[in-house]
Amino acid sequence: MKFDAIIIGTGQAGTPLAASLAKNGQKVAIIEKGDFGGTCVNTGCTPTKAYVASARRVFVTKNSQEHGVTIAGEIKVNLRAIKRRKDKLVEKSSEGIRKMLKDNEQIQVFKGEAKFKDDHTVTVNNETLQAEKIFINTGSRPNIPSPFKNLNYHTNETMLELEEIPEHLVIIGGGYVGLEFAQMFRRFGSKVSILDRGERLMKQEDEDISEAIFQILEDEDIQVYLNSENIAGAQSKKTIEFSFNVHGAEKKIEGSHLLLATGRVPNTANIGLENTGVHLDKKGYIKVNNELQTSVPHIYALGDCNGEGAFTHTSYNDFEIVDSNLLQHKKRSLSDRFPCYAAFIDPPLARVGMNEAEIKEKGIKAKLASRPMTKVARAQEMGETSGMMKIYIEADTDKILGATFLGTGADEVIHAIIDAMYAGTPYTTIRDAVHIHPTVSELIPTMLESPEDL
Ligand SMILES: Cc1cc2nc3c(=O)[nH]c(=O)nc-3n(C[C@H](O)[C@H](O)[C@H](O)COP(=O)(O)OP(=O)(O)OC[C@H]3O[C@@H](n4cnc5c(N)ncnc54)[C@H](O)[C@@H]3O)c2cc1C
Ligand SMILES: NC(=O)c1ccc[n+]([C@@H]2O[C@H](COP(=O)([O-])OP(=O)(O)OC[C@H]3O[C@@H](n4cnc5c(N)ncnc54)[C@H](O)[C@@H]3O)[C@@H](O)[C@H]2O)c1
Repeated sequence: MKFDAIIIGTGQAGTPLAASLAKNGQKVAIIEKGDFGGTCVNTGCTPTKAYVASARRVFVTKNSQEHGVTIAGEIKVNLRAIKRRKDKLVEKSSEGIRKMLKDNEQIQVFKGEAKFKDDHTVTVNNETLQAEKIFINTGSRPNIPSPFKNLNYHTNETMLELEEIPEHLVIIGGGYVGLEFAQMFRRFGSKVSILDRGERLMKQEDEDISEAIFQILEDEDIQVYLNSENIAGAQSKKTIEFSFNVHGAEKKIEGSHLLLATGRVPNTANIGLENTGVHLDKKGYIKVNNELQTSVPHIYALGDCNGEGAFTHTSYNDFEIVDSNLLQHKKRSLSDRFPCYAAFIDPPLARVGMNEAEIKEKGIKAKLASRPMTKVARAQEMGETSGMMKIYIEADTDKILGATFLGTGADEVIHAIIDAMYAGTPYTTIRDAVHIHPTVSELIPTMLESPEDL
């Protein structure tokens, strides 16, 4: 069967690309082996943020006395009901994508596992498909380190299927997945322990940010074991006994459930790339240029599988780059993108551009404008003063190099900085802007009044 384009995967790039190619009159084949919508919709952003919202309700309900609100009686958490709410949201999104693809006459949907036969040919089930252009959007999956392979472990996927709250959830990995699940399940009522081999949580952040996150978790009685080495688990019927070393001291803890949150690996190993000229890097990510072309120019790789981003917005931006270059004759490039993300702990962490270590490594002369959340009126009024805001400025140009916000509203407030960076405007533009009182954002102009040498 011949098509103008074959898309493998209905993730955050493949789906909008199929719609756009079809709108431009192309005949498209899209192949999906799992649930429509991929990770974000089914086992990533949508379900976890639904759980984060439920967990926040529990937290607020249990911690409102200082605000003058007392709730009488027992506060019950019903994980089945929380899951039901999440399942509805997931189903609506996934079904919406399935229907949109199926209803489009230009698009033919194949349900099955795609494999490359050569640079122009892909097989799925017993069909052979050919196209001028092929787009890989196969995503990534949880990394399962070998010491844990024989234990009854959970990943983000199976954690979201639980119907009973774990008694003691042990999480290996203190990154995005580990921290979001740790806080939500602690709030649901589990005892939670995090074991990470690193020296600090979220180690891609500034040290003071990692320390503040540690404190936020400790304040909610989440036990964090950093520098955990030689972690081993002994499985019994109902529990797992973990032994590990921290700075030479032997530790033992017993957990009822284990969540592996130890990073992700790209889905590139079993898709027949050995039959093509597509090159992978050492970690198995597909190598791409600034327009997302692989080493075979008519084969593109978008989303988590190219290692250029690991977020829904980066995958969607990959779609935008390919779409604008192929269909709209606008030149967009991967190199135009500023890295940005949030971790949806409470309060959230949000980041754009460079941090202190990256600035120092590049030898850039910089200034830092910062403010603890304890000095933000709105945070005081809300009674949520954990965290800080930091903005880095290039001393010679006044351009904003990056920012990290940890605090109430950070996931929204950061967009003032993201937009200023895309506008390429000096920091003085936001310094001289009038922001609304009382908001967290109003402190951005204030803190930019007095940046200090880094
Ligand atoms: C727990 C968790 C929470 C997250 N939360 C956030 C968040 O809050 N914000 C954020 O920005 N990002 C978040 N992410 C990351 C985000 O989910 C991913 O970066 C995003 O889904 C990008 O996915 P993608 O487009 O690369 O592919 P995916 O969405 O993973 O889709 C790939 C699709 O390809 C299919 N596929 C794979 N191989 C084949 C094959 N051979 N044949 C046919 N089909 C195939 C798969 O079944 C899948 O449907 C989270 C991730 C996790 C795990
Ligand atoms: N809010 C968001 O945007 C969001 C939320 C969840 C996931 N994600 C995406 O999913 C990806 C994966 O997240 P993640 O948290 O799994 O990975 P991560 O890379 O953020 O963190 C993994 C952690 O596990 C630790 N680790 C790895 N192997 C270990 C071992 N054998 N023993 C002990 N510790 C070990 C590492 O030191 C690290 O701290 C992220 O890169 C992110 O792109 C995003």
